[in-house]
Amino acid sequence: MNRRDEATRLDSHDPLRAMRDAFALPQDRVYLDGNSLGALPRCVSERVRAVVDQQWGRDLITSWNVHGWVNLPLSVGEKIAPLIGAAPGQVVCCDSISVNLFKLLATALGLRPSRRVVLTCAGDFPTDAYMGQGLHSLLGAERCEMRAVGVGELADALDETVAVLMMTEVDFRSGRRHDMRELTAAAHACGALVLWDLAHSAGALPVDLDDCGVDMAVGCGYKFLNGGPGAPAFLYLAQRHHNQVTQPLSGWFGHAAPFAFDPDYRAAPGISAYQAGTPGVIGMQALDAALDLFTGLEPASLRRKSLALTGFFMEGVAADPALAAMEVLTPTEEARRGSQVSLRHPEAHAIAQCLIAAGVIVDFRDPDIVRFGFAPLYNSFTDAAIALQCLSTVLSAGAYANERYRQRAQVT
Ligand SMILES: Cc1ncc(COP(=O)(O)O)c(C=O)c1O
Ligand SMILES: Nc1ccccc1C(=O)C[C@H](N)C(=O)O
Repeated sequence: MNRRDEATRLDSHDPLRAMRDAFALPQDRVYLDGNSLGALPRCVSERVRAVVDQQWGRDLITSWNVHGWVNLPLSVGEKIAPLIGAAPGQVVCCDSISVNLFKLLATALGLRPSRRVVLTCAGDFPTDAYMGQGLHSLLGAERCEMRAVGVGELADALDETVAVLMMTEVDFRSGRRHDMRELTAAAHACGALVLWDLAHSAGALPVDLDDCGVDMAVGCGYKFLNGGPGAPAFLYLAQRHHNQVTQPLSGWFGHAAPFAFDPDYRAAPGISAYQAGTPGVIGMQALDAALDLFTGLEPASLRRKSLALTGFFMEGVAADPALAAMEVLTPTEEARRGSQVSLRHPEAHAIAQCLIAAGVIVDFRDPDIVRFGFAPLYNSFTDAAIALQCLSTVLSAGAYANERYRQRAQVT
């Protein structure tokens, strides 16, 4: 059976097949970039229209109460919680990953006052380390020291100076997945806390924060949760760490009584204290609607589909002699990979541009990686087969060598 036929067969047996119709995907493209920006769910367009026209337009400021706007950070947080294995009361939806990291890193240093090191994994998405560097400038080297080491050196680097280990579960470049349970236990064994970045996990694979004993986590709403460009992020803090230190972005939405307009800050109890200012209601409503698509779905079923898609794609790459020059960076071992496949080639940028021009939307990561993101809710095996075919044509024809594929856009 050829790969396209095999894909058709797999699609017909896919238990999540109907979910694709919930998205407004363009007919003439294959979209494999849901690991950067999730596709548009139809229910989000409807919700945003209703929020703008009816809630904002007609009910105006009464909507904060009447339509529950004021509670959105907590109610949307509770909708995200089951997707990341968090019991109620520990997740709030607000701000961006970057801002939330600042709050949590400061909390971690506050919870471990005799330690100052934030240990990170070299090569992780840079904003995580950048936020730590900002905290270091603010607090000084005696209270905050950033230390980045390679994956293989993490175990040795965990010592009694480490306040918190900050790790991304799925690496944005390679798609490699770390062992959350094992690394969390290793950090705890040396008395450190652990903070996981779930940007490439939430909505694509099951996460068991409570069960793994994780202390803190962050993630974004715009990738596999499909909340739209710049959707609000989320933040998890385990119950046992609540009400112990005041997070530094102590805005009025995290105040115990925001509408008392007290001159002094008094933190709200629990996770609510991790809010800062007024939530972006339209974006929050878009994410809230997008999350409804996960209702009733087993996270394990998403994982099965995601692994089947990435596995199918990787087998196709390995079987095609025209793709021999592309190095597969993503681990073949299922437990070790997330929901993307990354291929390395010296001409990766031009290859990605060529694929995009042909209607297969992928992205490029500097200097030499093409990423193929597979979103289990809407990508099909046929998408994977078309991408393989297109990639094969691009490589065998050398079409990417054309000058017009060399121009770099501002956002890649
Ligand atoms: C692992 C990871 N962390 C953080 C971010 C970005 O965070 P923010 O929401 O602050 O833009 C991304 C992607 O943009 C990411 O892949
Ligand atoms: N937030 C963005 C804004 C613009 C363009 C890309 C992003 C991404 O999210 C990139 C993604 N984090 C990545 O894994 O590369």
